[in-house]
Amino acid sequence: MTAMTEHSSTGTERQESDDVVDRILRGSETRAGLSVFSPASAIQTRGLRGPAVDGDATDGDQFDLEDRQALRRVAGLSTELEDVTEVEYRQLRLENVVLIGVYSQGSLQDAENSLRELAALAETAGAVVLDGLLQRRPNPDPSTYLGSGKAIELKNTVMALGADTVIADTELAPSQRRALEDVVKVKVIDRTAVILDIFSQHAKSREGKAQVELAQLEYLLPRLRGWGESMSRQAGGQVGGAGAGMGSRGPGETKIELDRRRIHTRMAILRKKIKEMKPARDAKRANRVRNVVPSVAIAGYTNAGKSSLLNRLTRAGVLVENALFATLDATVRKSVTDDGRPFTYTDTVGFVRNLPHQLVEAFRSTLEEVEGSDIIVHVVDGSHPDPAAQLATVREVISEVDGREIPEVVVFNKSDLVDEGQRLVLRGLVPDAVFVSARTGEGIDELRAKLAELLPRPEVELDLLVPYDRGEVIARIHEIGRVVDVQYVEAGTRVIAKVYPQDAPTLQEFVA
Ligand SMILES: Nc1nc2c(ncn2[C@@H]2O[C@H](COP(=O)(O)OP(=O)(O)OP(=O)(O)O)[C@@H](O)[C@H]2O)c(=O)[nH]1
Ligand SMILES: [Mg+2]
Repeated sequence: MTAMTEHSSTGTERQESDDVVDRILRGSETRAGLSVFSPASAIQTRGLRGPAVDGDATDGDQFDLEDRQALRRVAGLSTELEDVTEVEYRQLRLENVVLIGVYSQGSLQDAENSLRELAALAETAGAVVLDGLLQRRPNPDPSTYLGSGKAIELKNTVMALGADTVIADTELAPSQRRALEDVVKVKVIDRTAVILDIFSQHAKSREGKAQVELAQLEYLLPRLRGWGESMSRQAGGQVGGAGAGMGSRGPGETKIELDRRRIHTRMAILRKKIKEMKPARDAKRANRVRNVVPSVAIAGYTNAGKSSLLNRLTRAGVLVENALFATLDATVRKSVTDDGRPFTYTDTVGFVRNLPHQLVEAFRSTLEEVEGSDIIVHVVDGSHPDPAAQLATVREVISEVDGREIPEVVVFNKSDLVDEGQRLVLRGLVPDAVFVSARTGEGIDELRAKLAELLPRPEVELDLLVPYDRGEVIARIHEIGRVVDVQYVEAGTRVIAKVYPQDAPTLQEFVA
């Protein structure tokens, strides 16, 4: 690349970075709550059905996952990118997208599943998926991700389909994204950008929003540095070594420096905020811990049906959407076993494979709920093409947040969609799993019974006399233990209750 083009592309990028930086730094208020999200059916993604053709592919072969003739085409849409500055990684306004991925020998099935998941993600972000293309290559091309010949083929596909965005099933290096964009002439983004976008649309709590904004800035930062570095390198080449200051101190560098500093400042503020929020969350949790109300965490892959199951179990109105990441903040519901023991259910954020590393922290903070729970209900979509991978991904993360010691109940959900053959396969995977359908209610009672079995039992029996003007004590007994008998006597309410040993001393003054 000549110095000229390097200069001009850097100039363009600088303007782009300007927009993005400004927008993000303007704060999350404008973004939050104004979600333009429309739940799209993640299952009915066009262009990704049908078997892929696995030929005796030599290196560099590219497959259409579906005959292109079957795709609906949008006529009259310009595919030419007017102005590259329109390209940004957030507020994607995705419309018609083509997905691309690279796989190496033997991992076609995996690449396909991953591309299917990317399609669901893209739909969650509001896009229509037109096609998915995979190229077989030992490694992605360092400069354009797909090989250069395939990149040109991609450009033709994009034009023929009237697509306006290409999404790569990976995290692209900033230079790769730029180079591929130069070839295909439409916006190119990566999987990380899509996930960040969805997270920013869905984060609801203050902490969730702060975590996501932090993640966005973290994603942005190396991309700024990339531009800055290419300029320094260039100047370094001309001037040599340490004297690179002159000539690299153009307005561009200054602007990037400025952006970088502003981002760092903002990130520091966000980190501080998040730190300050932690005590509040801990206090909330400590409250439950102190009361020893046992908790059941519902964890699992995104779209497995965790929220639906929680609704079934508690009839609580938790948001259920056929989209990935419908739940971004943990939701806690009270419940009670058939024999009267109170406990809580906690809904959690869905897992996704290859979670962008910037989001791991945001994600973990929601999983602290899992860490503090007594039982993990691990929900797996029984109708998913690769349940074993889902199981493995989730277990890996659970062990990372120190949830290894917590009893796990594996639940294969969506059993209404699972035939006998698949059931056998699933049984083989986890012999003692419970099959349920949040939709039809199948297996729900069995699951409830299993949880009741595993939940700790309050074993200290207390005979209490609570004066009538201490109604709050009665309420508390109901909350923390199991009431065996109630009698209304002259001096107050006579309660025989079973509580956890830790709670017994707090009721000492009422012992009859
Ligand atoms: N057929 C069928 N569909 C189900 C069942 N349970 C959930 N679904 C559907 O699966 C989709 C995802 O359900 P959610 O409950 O939002 O899934 P989730 O695991 O909470 O997803 P996230 O919060 O995004 O991680 C929705 O379209 C549900 O209607 C079931 O038992 N059978
Ligand atoms: Mg959910």
